[in-house]
Amino acid sequence: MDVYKPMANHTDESEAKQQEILVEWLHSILPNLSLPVRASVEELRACLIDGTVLCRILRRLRPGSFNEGSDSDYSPASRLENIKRFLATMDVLGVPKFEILDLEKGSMKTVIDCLLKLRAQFSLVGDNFSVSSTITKSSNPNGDASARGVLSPLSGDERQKVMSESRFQRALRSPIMSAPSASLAHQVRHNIHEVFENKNGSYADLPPATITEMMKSNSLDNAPTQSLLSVVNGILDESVERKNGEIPHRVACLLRKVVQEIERRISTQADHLRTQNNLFKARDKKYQSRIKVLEALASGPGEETGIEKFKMEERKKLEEEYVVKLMKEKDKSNLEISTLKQELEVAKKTYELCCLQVETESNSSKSNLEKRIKELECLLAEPSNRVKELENLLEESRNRVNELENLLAESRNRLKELEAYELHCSRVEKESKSAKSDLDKRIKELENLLAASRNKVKELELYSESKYQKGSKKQNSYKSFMDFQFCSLRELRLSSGFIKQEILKTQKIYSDEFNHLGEKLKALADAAENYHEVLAENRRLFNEIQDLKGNIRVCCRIRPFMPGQPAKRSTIEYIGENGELVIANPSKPGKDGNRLFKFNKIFGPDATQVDVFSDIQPLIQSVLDGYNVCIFAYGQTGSGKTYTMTGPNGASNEQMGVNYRSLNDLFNISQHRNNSIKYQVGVQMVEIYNEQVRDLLSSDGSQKKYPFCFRLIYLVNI
Ligand SMILES: Nc1ncnc2c1ncn2[C@@H]1O[C@H](COP(=O)(O)OP(=O)(O)OP(=O)(O)O)[C@@H](O)[C@H]1O
Repeated sequence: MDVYKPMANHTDESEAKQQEILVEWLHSILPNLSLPVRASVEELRACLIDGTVLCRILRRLRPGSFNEGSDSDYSPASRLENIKRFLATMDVLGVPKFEILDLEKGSMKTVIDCLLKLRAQFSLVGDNFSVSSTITKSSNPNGDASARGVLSPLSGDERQKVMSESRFQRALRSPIMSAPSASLAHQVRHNIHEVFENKNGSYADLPPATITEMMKSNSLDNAPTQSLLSVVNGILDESVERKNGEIPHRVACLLRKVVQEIERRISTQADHLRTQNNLFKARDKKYQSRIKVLEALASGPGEETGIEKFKMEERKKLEEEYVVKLMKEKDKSNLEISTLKQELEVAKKTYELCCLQVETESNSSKSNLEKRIKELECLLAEPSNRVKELENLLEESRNRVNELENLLAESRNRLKELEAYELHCSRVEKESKSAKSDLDKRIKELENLLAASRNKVKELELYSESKYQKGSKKQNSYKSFMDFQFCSLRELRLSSGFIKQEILKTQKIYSDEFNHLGEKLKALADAAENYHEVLAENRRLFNEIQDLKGNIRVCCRIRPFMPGQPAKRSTIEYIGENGELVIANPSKPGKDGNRLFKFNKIFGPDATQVDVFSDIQPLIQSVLDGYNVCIFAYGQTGSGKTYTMTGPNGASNEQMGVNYRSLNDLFNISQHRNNSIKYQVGVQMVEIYNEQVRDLLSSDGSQKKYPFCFRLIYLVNI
């Protein structure tokens, strides 16, 4: 859907109004134009861009022009051609034109202005257009025939007017635009237009039928005088342009008829002017008689007022002015008549001159033609021998031509060979030059190498001399060294003989000593055989000693007072060396108050962990000899059982208890005996509670009874 928009970037309403006027005008002159009534700028651009609408405008304004091409031809070349043609016409008309780029993508203002100017030069009257009074003069002075002096009988304003009109009509190529009546004008325009629009061809090329028809018809009667003059000018222009000046007979007849028509018109116009002049004279007489009457009335005895007098005077003045005006018009018309007569005379003279020229030229051309015809007849009358000779000559010349062609081909081949040879020579020269330059370079390189090798030879000679000197020196030193070596070799031979003797001696000594050692080893082997027996005897004796000490031993360890406990409250009265311990009971007086206890060993409050374990340690060796040993502590709470067996929390090596020390001894002795006996160490943890021994490591929780050990040591803690 098209929406009407004012011109882009133009808020001025007058520009939009101009656009509207232009579109309206385009619709009025081109009824089938496919452009919205309120078209936008882009729509207007799209309508005009192909140039066909512009050509249609010109065709409408000046029918018959732009016959070439068609509206359906939208190729870019024809578009450009159409626009260029339109712009050229604008140039001729003196209408300010626009740039092609403005129409394609620029501002449409210049395009609209141009078309509105064109519109201003034309006003639409029915089916025809008339030139407005504001027509500008053509900017193409070359297109004016009168400017070249062919038709220049007029002078002054009249001539200027005629010239401008003639230019404009030439530009439009439609000199009958100002034809008065509709149908007649159409007919006249059609006939004359065909003649006048034939600029692309020539007047001389008009078909005779058309010219005779025009001469017979009354088309010339209805054509404007100016158009007829333009025809004459065009024909004369063309004859001048053609230079040879040949005017066909039919065109000359047409020209004559045109001139006759002009003469007729001029005579009728002169008659008309005469009648007008008579009319003016009659009117003048009439007015003068009236004036006389009025004057008589004015000089009469009647009582008239001053106002009437004034009116009469005014009327008189007006009538006088009118008379002066009429007189001027009369003079003007007389002038016109005289100028027209002059024009006619000039036209007659030019026509006579043309006719004379045509006659002379036709006579000369006729004589030329006759001469040529005679020559041709003479030529035709020559015998056929000459033809044969000519044929023979032709054959010979052909043969010669063939020979020459062959020679030419051979020479070309030779030339090619020579060119190839030249090329080869140039190549060889180039190669020889390059080879020569290479050889020069190589010679220079070899010379350099030779100089370098000579230097090297000198250096080598010097080096060999120094080497020779060094070698002689070394030879001398080697000789002295060899002498020294021979001397030392002799000494070595002597010493080796001595050493051999010494070796023989020592061999004898060694053999003697080996024999002695063998005897000793035999004695040691015998002793080793008895070692195990001795060892077993030692173990037996050791265990017997332990047995003698007692299989069950009860030791007592007395805990020292804890920090903060008063030492006066101790019940220990006496500690004997043989395990005797006297405890005092303060609640019982007398002898009953002291009680004696006997143990295998008593460890006092000052006894250390080492002291306690020193008495137990031999039993550990018995374990490794195959005896069962049991060590446990017994005593009341807080008496020091855990301290004795394990040691205090975070105990140092000094504070470690019996368990740790026993295990240390077990592993140490087993490792010591590792060469002879392999030991396996196992651990059990049991609890004796309510006279029942329970396995604390048992997973099934069952209570097992274990055999009691042979040896039992009670560590009684008190
Ligand atoms: N010979 C000692 N020298 C120094 N302190 C000791 C000695 N004997 C025991 N003690 C200290 O006496 C306290 C009680 O000792 P321990 O716990 O060994 O007694 P216990 O007999 O094991 O007691 P319970 O039957 O209640 O387990 C501990 O603080 C311990 O360090």
